[in-house]
Amino acid sequence: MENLPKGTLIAFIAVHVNVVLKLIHRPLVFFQLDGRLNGHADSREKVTEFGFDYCYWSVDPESPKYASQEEVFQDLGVSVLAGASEGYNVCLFAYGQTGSGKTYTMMGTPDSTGLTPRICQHELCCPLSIRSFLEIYNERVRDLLRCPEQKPNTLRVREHPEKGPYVQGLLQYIVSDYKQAVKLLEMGIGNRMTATTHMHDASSRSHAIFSIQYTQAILENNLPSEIVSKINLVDLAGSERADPNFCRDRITEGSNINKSLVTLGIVISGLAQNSQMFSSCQSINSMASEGEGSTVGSQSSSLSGSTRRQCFIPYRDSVLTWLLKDSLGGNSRTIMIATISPSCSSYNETLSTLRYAAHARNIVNKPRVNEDANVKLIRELREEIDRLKSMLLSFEMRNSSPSLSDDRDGSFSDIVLQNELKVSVRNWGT
Ligand SMILES: Nc1ncnc2c1ncn2[C@@H]1O[C@H](COP(=O)(O)OP(=O)(O)OP(=O)(O)O)[C@@H](O)[C@H]1O
Repeated sequence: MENLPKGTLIAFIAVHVNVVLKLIHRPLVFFQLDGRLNGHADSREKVTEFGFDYCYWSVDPESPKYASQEEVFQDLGVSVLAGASEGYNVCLFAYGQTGSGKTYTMMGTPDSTGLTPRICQHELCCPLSIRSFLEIYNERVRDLLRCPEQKPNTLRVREHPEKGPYVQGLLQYIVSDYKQAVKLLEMGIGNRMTATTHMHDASSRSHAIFSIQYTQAILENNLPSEIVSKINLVDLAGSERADPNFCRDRITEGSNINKSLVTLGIVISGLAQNSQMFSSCQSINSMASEGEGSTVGSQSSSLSGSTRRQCFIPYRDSVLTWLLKDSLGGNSRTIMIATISPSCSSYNETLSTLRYAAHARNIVNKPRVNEDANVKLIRELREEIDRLKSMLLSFEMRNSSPSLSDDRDGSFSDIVLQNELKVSVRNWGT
């Protein structure tokens, strides 16, 4: 890799964590492992390959391979908006070393806007969209849309049994146009904690989460319904080794940032391990089910035993992972953008970011459309009625003699009638 001066940076790599958004193409990043890493005295070179969903190079605007903010938006931002319009929760987060371009990618500069303002500009035609903007600084949650003097300035994280973790008392603004959205974004960015580190003059010392919640009114099976989806846009703080020359504040910040990023790493590794275990069990199970009956039984039972030994995911060990619980391994389509520097001096950090991202790529999330519970039940009951009706019909056709099928037909008809009754009761209730 070229030896570029610090600060001239930046290449960034997008990694789709979620299998649902899986590969369109698979660009590779080649990384040279030299003697420093392996501890070899000689300079024999090894090359390690990392495969990601997208790979962008934005070091030199004159270069033919230069990736602009618009290109990144077209690939990633558009899929975020598409997911939200279908009713999924979507999370996009930037991870990487201090000064490697996380804030540039997520927020951008006045001349070159990043993903978050572009997403706000192109957002869904939806009458009701709600914004909130928070930061996690020293393991405490602060509302970035509240005046810094306004109390309380530290908020509590709580967990709802169905909706999951949330921040109590976080301000939520209803926004109707792009101007209002950008005003909120600018206010939040202005309130965010930054400080000078040896890598970067205005380093973000906190993790920032900008959320957009959409509520779409739809008509399903002639019933009015609502789909709620949430977009979380996360700009993580950069990792920074504790430098004894820093003042105590910087050291405390650094250790809290590292604590949450280490927990994020543990969570990602655990989820990746569980996802791999699950997919290998599934493939062995499907192979087994194609084989002989007796072998199937024994293999399946031993495999279901191994799925039970999934590792515990310590989401609550840091505020960051607790709040991102759904985005990591839960009900969300998640995209991770790993930002790296092409500078030789960032060699170790770059390798560790690439490894981190490669782990994250193995996670399998379980996104689902957030539809209205009543409408969902009615849809399921109607599907059940249709299924039972077709079974009834096929029984009638197969059994010409009514005496043979009377009993079973009777029970099917009863279930069909019961379900139709439930649907009408639900219809009256909505
Ligand atoms: N692709 C790029 N093109 C031009 N300038 C860039 C690019 N990426 C980053 N920069 C500039 O490099 C500097 C550092 O980038 P940025 O603030 O995004 O880093 P960061 O990873 O968010 O750092 P930290 O974790 O310390 O907050 C900024 O001045 C930013 O505008």
